[in-house]
Amino acid sequence: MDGDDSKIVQGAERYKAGVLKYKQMGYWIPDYEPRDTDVIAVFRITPQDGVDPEEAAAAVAGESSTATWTVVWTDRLTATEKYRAKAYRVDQVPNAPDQYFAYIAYDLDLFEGGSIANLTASIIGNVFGFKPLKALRLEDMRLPVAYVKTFMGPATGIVVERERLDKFGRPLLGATVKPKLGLSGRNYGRVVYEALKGGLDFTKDDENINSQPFMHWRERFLYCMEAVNKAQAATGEIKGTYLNVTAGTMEDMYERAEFAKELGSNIVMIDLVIGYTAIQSMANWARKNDMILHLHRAGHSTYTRQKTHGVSFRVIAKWMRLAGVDHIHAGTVVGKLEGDPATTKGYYDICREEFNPMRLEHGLFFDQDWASLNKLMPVASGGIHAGQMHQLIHLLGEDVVLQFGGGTIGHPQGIAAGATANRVALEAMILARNEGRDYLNEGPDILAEAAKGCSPLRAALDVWKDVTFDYTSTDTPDFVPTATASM
Ligand SMILES: O=C(COP(=O)(O)O)[C@H](O)[C@H](O)COP(=O)(O)O
Ligand SMILES: [Mg+2]
Repeated sequence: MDGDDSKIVQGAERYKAGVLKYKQMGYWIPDYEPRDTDVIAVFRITPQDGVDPEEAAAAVAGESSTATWTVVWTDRLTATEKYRAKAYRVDQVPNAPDQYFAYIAYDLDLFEGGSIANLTASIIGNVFGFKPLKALRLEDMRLPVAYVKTFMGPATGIVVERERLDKFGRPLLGATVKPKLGLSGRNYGRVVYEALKGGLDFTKDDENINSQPFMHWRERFLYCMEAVNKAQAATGEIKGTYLNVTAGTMEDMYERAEFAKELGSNIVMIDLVIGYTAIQSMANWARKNDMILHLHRAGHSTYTRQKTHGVSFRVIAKWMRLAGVDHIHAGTVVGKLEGDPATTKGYYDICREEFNPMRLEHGLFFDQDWASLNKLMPVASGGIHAGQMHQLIHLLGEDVVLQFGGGTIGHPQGIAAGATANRVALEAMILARNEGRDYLNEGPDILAEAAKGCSPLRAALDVWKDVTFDYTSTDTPDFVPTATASM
């Protein structure tokens, strides 16, 4: 590499055969002011020892937009200055001397409208394997309104979902059928019926239930919908069960979704592992067929959990709001899976606000205008039980599905009793909240009081009273975390 690396090399010098630094190629523009229409990404970069952080940021800008490792003369045939991504700011990460936040702006014309696949092929493409970096993490993105408007967003959204289900003023309640694998269709349907009749609004297939030898998908759909219909008749309430249509091909997924519709289901489910294009196709299908679309984030922790490398879940949540799912698993804080309170609050805000103001303490690096895209219902699931109801409502708010799998099906008096315990706990807590009580601090008393008239709740509180999952979070914000933030 040659010459003064702080200057962009222009003209004939630039196109001499050889290698220039990325800064010299023009990928570091410290005085650049991002335009309203630019896509902006903030990456956490850990440069290799001896690599200048600004050069590392420029390299990320280069590799995630137009560059290759050497200058190519064909650049002269393009509007290079427009198409080059521009690294414009590098900040040291607080308390992590080897890490930097690099801000990079991308011209809108670099991306095909309405395609998460195209966006991600640049932003999380080759660049993650780039040798001058020890590690790289996509922390957040600012998606300009002009780009947001190229996506349809959630087909149903929180408001219409509540109207269709006729449920207002409280979180929705669900349960994942357990055991995850092995039940026959008939026994599976029994679990669904018991849970819905006992008081839940939804049941759901687990992420890995598709069409296995012990239960083919049509069996599952038939028995589940029989259970939904019977539970609706028994309770007079609208019920649903997320029929997981995840399959090996789009054709199979469409076939399964069509059958779910034919049977009268109001919701279908997909797993994140089907990929962004498949998710967008299913979102289009859901929109055309008046179907709520539930997304299980299976697989995300392989790349979202570690702070130094991968993609933050807040970015996945943003992409999924664009892609158009109606539900997304977003964490529980108190349950069995990773979920720092402040970071989780950031995810919930991405799902539910019309405009996210920058909130560094919740991991939100930018203002984000959602340009009237529908709101996405967050789903809290994974190791939660009735005894945590006050904390769940305090932490997660009202527009959320609370899903108790083990916390319904593992109830000592049976599945329906497990469901009743959750419903009574929820209604007691919402009543206390609406009466203006300090339900967070009085929570255990409110639950104990409600349990006096409800033996299933009493049994749930007794059996699970000592169950907590207190571990140190891996993915935490870098700026003044507010540990007990409420939503
Ligand atoms: O099966 C469960 C929960 O079962 P249970 O209620 O018995 O613990 C879900 O797959 C997890 O919620 C996924 O995690 P996340 O929601 O964090 O993506
Ligand atoms: Mg599961």
